[in-house]
Amino acid sequence: MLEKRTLIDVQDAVERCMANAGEMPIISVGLEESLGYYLAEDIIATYDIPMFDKSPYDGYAISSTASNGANGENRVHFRTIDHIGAGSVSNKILTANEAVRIMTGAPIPDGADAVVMLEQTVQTAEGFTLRKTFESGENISKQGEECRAGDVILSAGTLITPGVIAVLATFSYAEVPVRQKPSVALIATGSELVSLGEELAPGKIRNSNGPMIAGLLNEMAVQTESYKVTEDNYEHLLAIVQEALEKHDIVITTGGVSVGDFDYMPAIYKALAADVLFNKVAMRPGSVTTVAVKDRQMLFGLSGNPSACYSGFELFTKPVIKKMSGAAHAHAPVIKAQLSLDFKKANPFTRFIRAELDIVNNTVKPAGFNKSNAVVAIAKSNSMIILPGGTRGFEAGDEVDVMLTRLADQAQSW
Ligand SMILES: Nc1nc2c(c(=O)[nH]1)N[C@H]1C(S)=C(S)[C@@H](COP(=O)(O)OP(=O)(O)OC[C@H]3O[C@@H](n4cnc5c(N)ncnc54)[C@H](O)[C@@H]3O)O[C@H]1N2
Ligand code: MOO
Ligand SMILES: [Mg+2]
Repeated sequence: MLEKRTLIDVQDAVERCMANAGEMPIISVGLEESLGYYLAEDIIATYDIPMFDKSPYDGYAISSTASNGANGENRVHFRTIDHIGAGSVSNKILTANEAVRIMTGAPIPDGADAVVMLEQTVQTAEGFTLRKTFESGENISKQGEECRAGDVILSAGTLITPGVIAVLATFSYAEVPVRQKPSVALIATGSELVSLGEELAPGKIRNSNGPMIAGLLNEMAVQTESYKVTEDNYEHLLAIVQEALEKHDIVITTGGVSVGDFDYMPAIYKALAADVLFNKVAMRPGSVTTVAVKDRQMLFGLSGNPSACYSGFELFTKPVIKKMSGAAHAHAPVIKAQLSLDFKKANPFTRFIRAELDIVNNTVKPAGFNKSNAVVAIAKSNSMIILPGGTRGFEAGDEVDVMLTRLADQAQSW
Protein backbone atom coordinates (compact mmCIF):
# COMPACT_ATOMS: atom_id res chain seq x y z
CA MET A 1 0.00 0.00 0.00
CA LEU A 2 1.19 3.48 -0.84
CA GLU A 3 2.30 5.29 2.29
CA LYS A 4 0.75 8.69 2.82
CA ARG A 5 3.32 11.46 3.06
CA THR A 6 2.79 14.62 5.08
CA LEU A 7 3.44 17.80 3.15
CA ILE A 8 5.39 20.49 5.02
CA ASP A 9 6.55 24.04 4.20
CA VAL A 10 10.07 24.65 2.91
CA GLN A 11 10.90 26.88 5.87
CA ASP A 12 9.70 24.23 8.29
CA ALA A 13 11.78 21.62 6.47
CA VAL A 14 14.88 23.84 6.64
CA GLU A 15 14.31 24.43 10.37
CA ARG A 16 13.97 20.71 11.06
CA CYS A 17 17.28 20.12 9.30
CA MET A 18 19.04 22.88 11.20
CA ALA A 19 17.68 21.70 14.55
CA ASN A 20 19.44 18.39 13.96
CA ALA A 21 22.76 19.85 12.79
CA GLY A 22 25.18 19.63 15.73
CA GLU A 23 28.47 21.52 15.63
CA MET A 24 31.54 19.41 15.01
CA PRO A 25 34.41 19.37 17.55
CA ILE A 26 37.11 22.03 17.58
CA ILE A 27 40.39 20.98 16.00
CA SER A 28 43.60 22.73 15.16
CA VAL A 29 44.85 23.02 11.59
CA GLY A 30 48.01 24.52 10.16
CA LEU A 31 47.63 28.07 8.85
CA GLU A 32 48.28 26.95 5.29
CA GLU A 33 45.55 24.29 5.48
CA SER A 34 43.00 26.55 7.16
CA LEU A 35 41.42 28.10 4.05
CA GLY A 36 37.71 27.25 3.86
CA TYR A 37 37.33 26.29 7.53
CA TYR A 38 35.42 28.45 10.03
CA LEU A 39 37.13 30.03 13.02
CA ALA A 40 36.17 28.23 16.22
CA GLU A 41 37.28 31.08 18.49
CA ASP A 42 37.33 34.86 18.40
CA ILE A 43 40.66 36.25 17.24
CA ILE A 44 41.87 38.87 19.71
CA ALA A 45 44.71 41.26 18.91
CA THR A 46 47.70 40.40 21.07
CA TYR A 47 49.36 43.73 20.32
CA ASP A 48 48.60 47.06 18.67
CA ILE A 49 48.63 47.27 14.85
CA PRO A 50 50.75 49.09 13.83
CA MET A 51 52.90 48.07 16.76
CA PHE A 52 54.85 51.37 16.67
CA ASP A 53 54.52 54.78 15.04
CA LYS A 54 55.91 54.27 11.55
CA SER A 55 56.61 56.08 8.34
CA PRO A 56 54.07 55.60 5.53
CA TYR A 57 56.50 57.13 2.99
CA ASP A 58 60.08 57.12 1.86
CA GLY A 59 61.43 60.50 2.98
CA TYR A 60 62.65 62.23 6.13
CA ALA A 61 61.48 62.16 9.74
CA ILE A 62 61.59 65.66 11.27
CA SER A 63 60.36 67.63 14.24
CA SER A 64 57.36 69.53 12.83
CA THR A 65 58.13 72.71 14.79
CA ALA A 66 61.38 73.04 12.84
CA SER A 67 59.33 73.47 9.66
CA ASN A 68 57.33 76.42 11.01
CA GLY A 69 57.21 79.33 8.56
CA ALA A 70 58.61 77.38 5.62
CA ASN A 71 57.38 78.51 2.20
CA GLY A 72 58.56 78.93 -1.40
CA GLU A 73 60.56 82.07 -0.58
CA ASN A 74 61.81 80.77 2.73
CA ARG A 75 62.94 77.18 2.43
CA VAL A 76 63.92 75.60 5.71
CA HIS A 77 67.16 73.61 5.86
CA PHE A 78 67.57 70.23 7.53
CA ARG A 79 70.66 68.20 8.25
CA THR A 80 70.45 64.44 7.88
CA ILE A 81 71.90 62.64 10.89
CA ASP A 82 70.84 59.04 10.28
CA HIS A 83 69.45 56.75 7.60
CA ILE A 84 67.08 53.83 8.30
CA GLY A 85 65.03 51.35 6.31
CA ALA A 86 62.08 49.22 7.43
CA GLY A 87 63.25 46.73 10.03
CA SER A 88 65.86 49.09 11.52
CA VAL A 89 65.60 51.49 14.44
CA SER A 90 67.46 54.80 14.72
CA ASN A 91 68.98 55.39 18.11
CA LYS A 92 69.56 59.08 17.38
CA ILE A 93 67.36 61.64 19.11
CA LEU A 94 66.43 64.51 16.80
CA THR A 95 66.95 68.10 17.76
CA ALA A 96 65.65 71.08 15.74
CA ASN A 97 66.52 71.03 12.03
CA GLU A 98 67.88 67.53 12.20
CA ALA A 99 66.29 64.79 10.18
CA VAL A 100 66.54 61.05 9.76
CA ARG A 101 66.28 59.70 6.26
CA ILE A 102 63.58 57.07 6.65
CA MET A 103 61.92 54.47 4.44
CA THR A 104 58.33 53.25 4.37
CA GLY A 105 57.61 51.02 7.36
CA ALA A 106 60.52 52.16 9.54
CA PRO A 107 59.81 53.32 13.12
CA ILE A 108 59.68 57.08 13.73
CA PRO A 109 62.81 58.13 15.66
CA ASP A 110 62.59 59.89 19.03
CA GLY A 111 62.21 63.61 18.64
CA ALA A 112 60.44 63.33 15.26
CA ASP A 113 56.69 63.84 14.83
CA ALA A 114 56.25 64.25 11.06
CA VAL A 115 57.49 62.72 7.81
CA VAL A 116 58.39 64.69 4.69
CA MET A 117 57.98 62.77 1.43
CA LEU A 118 61.12 62.57 -0.66
CA GLU A 119 59.28 64.39 -3.49
CA GLN A 120 58.68 67.39 -1.17
CA THR A 121 62.41 67.99 -0.64
CA VAL A 122 65.34 69.51 -2.51
CA GLN A 123 68.62 67.79 -1.74
CA THR A 124 71.55 69.79 -0.31
CA ALA A 125 75.11 68.77 0.56
CA GLU A 126 74.27 68.06 4.20
CA GLY A 127 70.58 67.20 3.89
CA PHE A 128 67.62 68.88 2.23
CA THR A 129 65.30 71.88 2.22
CA LEU A 130 61.53 72.03 2.27
CA ARG A 131 58.94 74.69 1.52
CA LYS A 132 55.95 73.88 3.69
CA THR A 133 55.03 73.81 7.34
CA PHE A 134 54.30 70.36 8.71
CA GLU A 135 51.85 69.61 11.47
CA SER A 136 52.58 67.35 14.39
CA GLY A 137 51.58 63.81 13.37
CA GLU A 138 51.57 64.59 9.65
CA ASN A 139 52.42 61.54 7.52
CA ILE A 140 52.74 59.21 10.47
CA SER A 141 51.03 55.83 10.76
CA LYS A 142 50.14 55.88 14.44
CA GLN A 143 50.61 52.92 16.72
CA GLY A 144 47.26 51.16 17.16
CA GLU A 145 45.52 53.12 14.38
CA GLU A 146 44.13 49.89 12.92
CA CYS A 147 43.52 47.94 16.10
CA ARG A 148 44.49 47.82 19.75
CA ALA A 149 45.74 44.93 21.85
CA GLY A 150 42.65 43.22 23.26
CA ASP A 151 40.33 44.18 20.39
CA VAL A 152 38.22 41.33 18.99
CA ILE A 153 39.37 41.40 15.37
CA LEU A 154 37.41 38.46 13.95
CA SER A 155 34.65 36.50 15.58
CA ALA A 156 34.14 32.76 15.84
CA GLY A 157 32.15 31.49 12.88
CA THR A 158 34.04 33.58 10.31
CA LEU A 159 34.96 31.77 7.10
CA ILE A 160 38.73 31.62 6.70
CA THR A 161 39.51 33.52 3.49
CA PRO A 162 42.92 34.75 2.30
CA GLY A 163 42.24 38.03 4.16
CA VAL A 164 41.59 36.13 7.39
CA ILE A 165 44.80 34.20 6.81
CA ALA A 166 46.64 37.55 6.62
CA VAL A 167 45.23 38.52 10.03
CA LEU A 168 46.10 35.12 11.52
CA ALA A 169 49.64 35.40 10.16
CA THR A 170 49.90 38.91 11.65
CA PHE A 171 49.24 37.44 15.08
CA SER A 172 51.47 34.44 14.46
CA TYR A 173 48.85 31.70 14.39
CA ALA A 174 50.86 28.75 13.06
CA GLU A 175 47.91 26.58 14.15
CA VAL A 176 44.34 27.80 13.85
CA PRO A 177 41.40 26.70 16.03
CA VAL A 178 38.61 25.67 13.65
CA ARG A 179 35.57 23.42 13.65
CA GLN A 180 36.16 20.09 12.01
CA LYS A 181 34.12 19.60 8.85
CA PRO A 182 31.66 16.73 8.67
CA SER A 183 32.77 13.90 6.44
CA VAL A 184 30.32 12.97 3.73
CA ALA A 185 29.41 9.80 1.86
CA LEU A 186 27.89 10.32 -1.56
CA ILE A 187 25.86 7.58 -3.20
CA ALA A 188 24.23 8.07 -6.60
CA THR A 189 21.54 5.42 -6.99
CA GLY A 190 19.82 4.21 -10.12
CA SER A 191 20.02 1.20 -12.48
CA GLU A 192 19.90 3.61 -15.39
CA LEU A 193 23.14 5.33 -14.45
CA VAL A 194 26.41 4.80 -16.23
CA SER A 195 29.65 6.51 -15.40
CA LEU A 196 31.88 8.58 -17.64
CA GLY A 197 33.20 6.73 -20.65
CA GLU A 198 30.88 3.73 -20.26
CA GLU A 199 28.60 2.77 -23.11
CA LEU A 200 25.18 4.42 -23.13
CA ALA A 201 23.02 1.37 -23.83
CA PRO A 202 19.32 2.04 -24.58
CA GLY A 203 17.53 3.52 -21.57
CA LYS A 204 20.73 4.40 -19.77
CA ILE A 205 21.84 7.91 -18.82
CA ARG A 206 25.04 9.42 -17.54
CA ASN A 207 25.40 9.97 -13.79
CA SER A 208 25.61 13.76 -13.57
CA ASN A 209 24.29 14.18 -10.01
CA GLY A 210 27.22 12.35 -8.44
CA PRO A 211 29.94 14.59 -9.91
CA MET A 212 27.76 17.70 -9.37
CA ILE A 213 27.24 17.04 -5.66
CA ALA A 214 30.89 16.05 -5.28
CA GLY A 215 31.74 19.43 -6.80
CA LEU A 216 29.44 21.29 -4.42
CA LEU A 217 31.09 19.51 -1.49
CA ASN A 218 34.54 20.13 -2.86
CA GLU A 219 33.81 23.85 -3.00
CA MET A 220 32.99 23.68 0.69
CA ALA A 221 36.31 21.92 1.41
CA VAL A 222 34.41 18.90 2.69
CA GLN A 223 35.97 15.45 2.45
CA THR A 224 33.76 13.21 0.39
CA GLU A 225 33.76 9.50 -0.30
CA SER A 226 31.88 8.78 -3.50
CA TYR A 227 30.44 5.29 -3.61
CA LYS A 228 30.06 3.41 -6.82
CA VAL A 229 26.77 4.07 -8.52
CA THR A 230 24.47 1.29 -7.37
CA GLU A 231 21.77 -0.63 -9.04
CA ASP A 232 18.26 -0.26 -7.72
CA ASN A 233 18.63 -3.31 -5.52
CA TYR A 234 17.31 -3.01 -1.97
CA GLU A 235 19.78 -5.30 -0.16
CA HIS A 236 22.76 -3.92 -2.00
CA LEU A 237 21.77 -0.29 -1.42
CA LEU A 238 20.97 -0.93 2.25
CA ALA A 239 24.40 -2.51 2.73
CA ILE A 240 26.12 0.48 1.13
CA VAL A 241 24.15 3.01 3.17
CA GLN A 242 24.96 1.08 6.35
CA GLU A 243 28.64 0.99 5.49
CA ALA A 244 28.58 4.72 4.72
CA LEU A 245 26.92 5.45 8.07
CA GLU A 246 29.70 3.62 9.87
CA LYS A 247 32.31 5.91 8.36
CA HIS A 248 30.71 9.30 7.79
CA ASP A 249 28.79 12.06 9.54
CA ILE A 250 26.49 12.67 6.60
CA VAL A 251 25.18 10.32 3.92
CA ILE A 252 23.88 11.90 0.74
CA THR A 253 21.99 9.77 -1.75
CA THR A 254 20.56 10.92 -5.04
CA GLY A 255 17.50 9.27 -6.56
CA GLY A 256 15.14 6.59 -5.37
CA VAL A 257 13.19 8.70 -2.86
CA SER A 258 9.85 8.89 -4.62
CA VAL A 259 7.06 6.32 -4.86
CA GLY A 260 8.36 4.23 -7.76
CA ASP A 261 8.66 0.46 -7.51
CA PHE A 262 12.44 0.77 -7.56
CA ASP A 263 12.66 3.78 -5.23
CA TYR A 264 14.18 2.00 -2.24
CA MET A 265 15.25 4.88 -0.03
CA PRO A 266 11.96 5.05 1.94
CA ALA A 267 12.30 1.34 2.80
CA ILE A 268 15.94 1.86 3.72
CA TYR A 269 15.11 4.62 6.22
CA LYS A 270 12.59 2.23 7.73
CA ALA A 271 15.09 -0.66 7.89
CA LEU A 272 17.63 1.63 9.57
CA ALA A 273 14.97 2.84 12.03
CA ALA A 274 16.06 6.34 11.05
CA ASP A 275 13.94 9.28 12.16
CA VAL A 276 12.52 10.77 8.95
CA LEU A 277 12.32 14.55 9.47
CA PHE A 278 10.24 15.00 6.31
CA ASN A 279 9.65 13.27 3.00
CA LYS A 280 7.39 15.72 1.19
CA VAL A 281 8.07 19.43 0.95
CA ALA A 282 5.76 22.05 -0.55
CA MET A 283 8.34 23.07 -3.13
CA ARG A 284 9.12 22.55 -6.79
CA PRO A 285 11.34 20.96 -7.77
CA GLY A 286 12.47 18.55 -5.09
CA SER A 287 9.14 17.88 -3.41
CA VAL A 288 10.14 14.30 -2.55
CA THR A 289 13.43 15.34 -0.92
CA THR A 290 13.76 13.33 2.26
CA VAL A 291 15.94 14.06 5.28
CA ALA A 292 16.39 11.55 8.07
CA VAL A 293 18.48 11.27 11.22
CA LYS A 294 20.06 8.06 12.47
CA ASP A 295 21.67 8.51 15.88
CA ARG A 296 23.55 11.79 15.27
CA GLN A 297 24.12 11.26 11.58
CA MET A 298 22.06 12.89 8.90
CA LEU A 299 20.86 11.27 5.69
CA PHE A 300 19.94 13.52 2.79
CA GLY A 301 17.80 11.74 0.24
CA LEU A 302 18.09 14.13 -2.66
CA SER A 303 15.82 13.63 -5.60
CA GLY A 304 17.20 12.00 -8.75
CA ASN A 305 16.07 14.76 -11.07
CA PRO A 306 19.16 16.98 -11.46
CA SER A 307 17.55 20.38 -10.81
CA ALA A 308 15.68 18.97 -7.82
CA CYS A 309 18.88 17.36 -6.60
CA TYR A 310 20.80 20.63 -6.88
CA SER A 311 18.09 22.71 -5.21
CA GLY A 312 17.75 20.19 -2.38
CA PHE A 313 21.47 20.43 -1.71
CA GLU A 314 21.50 24.25 -1.75
CA LEU A 315 18.44 24.51 0.48
CA PHE A 316 18.97 21.75 3.02
CA THR A 317 22.40 20.12 2.83
CA LYS A 318 24.60 23.19 2.41
CA PRO A 319 23.31 25.11 5.44
CA VAL A 320 23.51 21.96 7.58
CA ILE A 321 27.13 21.38 6.59
CA LYS A 322 27.92 25.05 7.23
CA LYS A 323 26.30 24.97 10.67
CA MET A 324 28.10 21.73 11.58
CA SER A 325 31.35 23.34 10.41
CA GLY A 326 30.77 26.28 12.76
CA ALA A 327 29.68 28.95 10.25
CA ALA A 328 28.07 32.01 11.82
CA HIS A 329 25.90 32.50 8.73
CA ALA A 330 24.69 29.19 7.38
CA HIS A 331 22.07 30.37 4.90
CA ALA A 332 22.55 31.87 1.45
CA PRO A 333 21.50 35.53 1.33
CA VAL A 334 18.18 36.35 -0.34
CA ILE A 335 17.80 39.70 -2.10
CA LYS A 336 15.08 41.42 -4.13
CA ALA A 337 15.52 41.82 -7.89
CA GLN A 338 13.34 42.65 -10.88
CA LEU A 339 12.24 39.88 -13.21
CA SER A 340 13.39 40.63 -16.76
CA LEU A 341 11.12 37.99 -18.39
CA ASP A 342 7.50 36.97 -17.85
CA PHE A 343 6.94 33.78 -15.85
CA LYS A 344 3.31 32.82 -16.37
CA LYS A 345 3.27 29.32 -14.86
CA ALA A 346 1.19 28.70 -11.74
CA ASN A 347 3.07 27.97 -8.55
CA PRO A 348 1.02 25.60 -6.42
CA PHE A 349 4.08 25.20 -4.14
CA THR A 350 7.07 27.45 -3.46
CA ARG A 351 9.00 27.40 -6.71
CA PHE A 352 12.77 27.56 -7.03
CA ILE A 353 14.03 28.55 -10.47
CA ARG A 354 17.71 28.25 -11.38
CA ALA A 355 18.33 31.80 -12.51
CA GLU A 356 20.73 34.33 -13.92
CA LEU A 357 20.99 37.41 -11.75
CA ASP A 358 22.49 40.49 -13.34
CA ILE A 359 23.97 42.14 -10.27
CA VAL A 360 24.77 45.36 -12.08
CA ASN A 361 21.17 46.03 -13.11
CA ASN A 362 19.59 43.99 -10.32
CA THR A 363 17.45 42.03 -12.78
CA VAL A 364 16.93 38.30 -12.89
CA LYS A 365 15.62 35.67 -15.32
CA PRO A 366 15.34 31.89 -15.45
CA ALA A 367 18.57 30.33 -16.72
CA GLY A 368 16.81 28.64 -19.67
CA PHE A 369 14.79 25.37 -19.72
CA ASN A 370 13.94 24.92 -16.09
CA LYS A 371 12.08 21.68 -15.45
CA SER A 372 13.11 19.36 -12.64
CA ASN A 373 15.13 17.22 -15.05
CA ALA A 374 17.11 20.18 -16.46
CA VAL A 375 20.91 20.16 -16.20
CA VAL A 376 22.06 23.07 -18.38
CA ALA A 377 20.14 25.68 -16.36
CA ILE A 378 22.06 24.63 -13.25
CA ALA A 379 25.31 25.32 -15.06
CA LYS A 380 24.09 28.72 -16.26
CA SER A 381 22.68 29.83 -12.93
CA ASN A 382 24.22 32.02 -10.29
CA SER A 383 21.10 32.19 -8.14
CA MET A 384 17.58 30.85 -7.63
CA ILE A 385 14.38 32.84 -8.02
CA ILE A 386 11.94 31.99 -5.23
CA LEU A 387 8.26 32.33 -6.11
CA PRO A 388 5.82 31.84 -3.23
CA GLY A 389 3.29 28.99 -3.37
CA GLY A 390 -0.26 29.92 -4.32
CA THR A 391 0.78 32.51 -6.90
CA ARG A 392 0.76 32.75 -10.68
CA GLY A 393 1.43 35.10 -13.53
CA PHE A 394 4.66 36.90 -12.71
CA GLU A 395 5.59 39.52 -15.29
CA ALA A 396 8.75 41.29 -16.35
CA GLY A 397 9.27 44.17 -13.93
CA ASP A 398 7.82 42.33 -10.92
CA GLU A 399 10.01 42.24 -7.85
CA VAL A 400 10.97 38.72 -6.75
CA ASP A 401 13.14 37.08 -4.09
CA VAL A 402 16.47 35.75 -5.30
CA MET A 403 18.71 33.40 -3.37
CA LEU A 404 22.38 34.03 -4.09
CA THR A 405 23.95 30.67 -4.72
CA ARG A 406 27.11 31.57 -6.62
CA LEU A 407 28.16 35.03 -7.63
CA ALA A 408 31.87 34.43 -7.84
CA ASP A 409 31.93 34.01 -11.60
CA GLN A 410 29.90 36.94 -12.83
CA ALA A 411 30.56 37.92 -16.42
CA GLN A 412 30.86 41.50 -15.25
CA SER A 413 33.98 43.53 -14.95
CA TRP A 414 35.12 47.12 -14.83
N1 LIG B 1 3.71 8.92 -8.90
C1 LIG B 1 4.63 9.84 -8.63
N2 LIG B 1 5.74 9.90 -9.38
C2 LIG B 1 6.68 10.80 -9.12
C3 LIG B 1 6.50 11.73 -8.08
C4 LIG B 1 5.34 11.65 -7.30
O1 LIG B 1 5.13 12.42 -6.36
N3 LIG B 1 4.44 10.68 -7.60
N4 LIG B 1 7.44 12.69 -7.87
C5 LIG B 1 8.15 13.10 -9.05
C6 LIG B 1 9.13 14.03 -8.71
S1 LIG B 1 8.58 15.58 -8.38
C7 LIG B 1 10.45 13.74 -8.73
S2 LIG B 1 11.59 14.95 -8.42
C8 LIG B 1 10.96 12.41 -9.01
C9 LIG B 1 11.91 11.98 -7.91
O2 LIG B 1 12.40 10.77 -8.23
P1 LIG B 1 13.46 10.02 -7.34
O3 LIG B 1 14.07 10.93 -6.38
O4 LIG B 1 12.84 8.79 -6.84
O5 LIG B 1 14.61 9.72 -8.37
P2 LIG B 1 14.70 8.58 -9.46
O6 LIG B 1 13.39 7.97 -9.67
O7 LIG B 1 15.82 7.70 -9.10
O8 LIG B 1 15.11 9.44 -10.71
C10 LIG B 1 14.34 10.51 -11.19
C11 LIG B 1 14.93 11.00 -12.51
O9 LIG B 1 16.23 11.49 -12.31
C12 LIG B 1 17.17 10.78 -13.11
N5 LIG B 1 18.40 10.58 -12.34
C13 LIG B 1 18.50 9.84 -11.24
N6 LIG B 1 19.75 9.85 -10.78
C14 LIG B 1 20.46 10.61 -11.61
C15 LIG B 1 21.82 10.95 -11.67
N7 LIG B 1 22.70 10.51 -10.74
N8 LIG B 1 22.25 11.76 -12.65
C16 LIG B 1 21.36 12.21 -13.59
N9 LIG B 1 20.05 11.88 -13.58
C17 LIG B 1 19.61 11.09 -12.62
C18 LIG B 1 16.49 9.48 -13.40
O10 LIG B 1 16.98 8.82 -14.53
C19 LIG B 1 15.04 9.88 -13.52
O11 LIG B 1 14.80 10.39 -14.82
O12 LIG B 1 9.91 11.47 -9.06
C20 LIG B 1 8.76 11.91 -9.79
N10 LIG B 1 7.83 10.86 -9.87
O1 MOO C 1 9.55 17.62 -6.88
MO1 MOO C 1 10.09 17.11 -8.46
O2 MOO C 1 11.62 17.46 -7.89
O3 MOO C 1 9.37 18.63 -9.08
O4 MOO C 1 10.59 16.95 -10.14
MG1 LIG D 1 11.94 7.53 -8.53
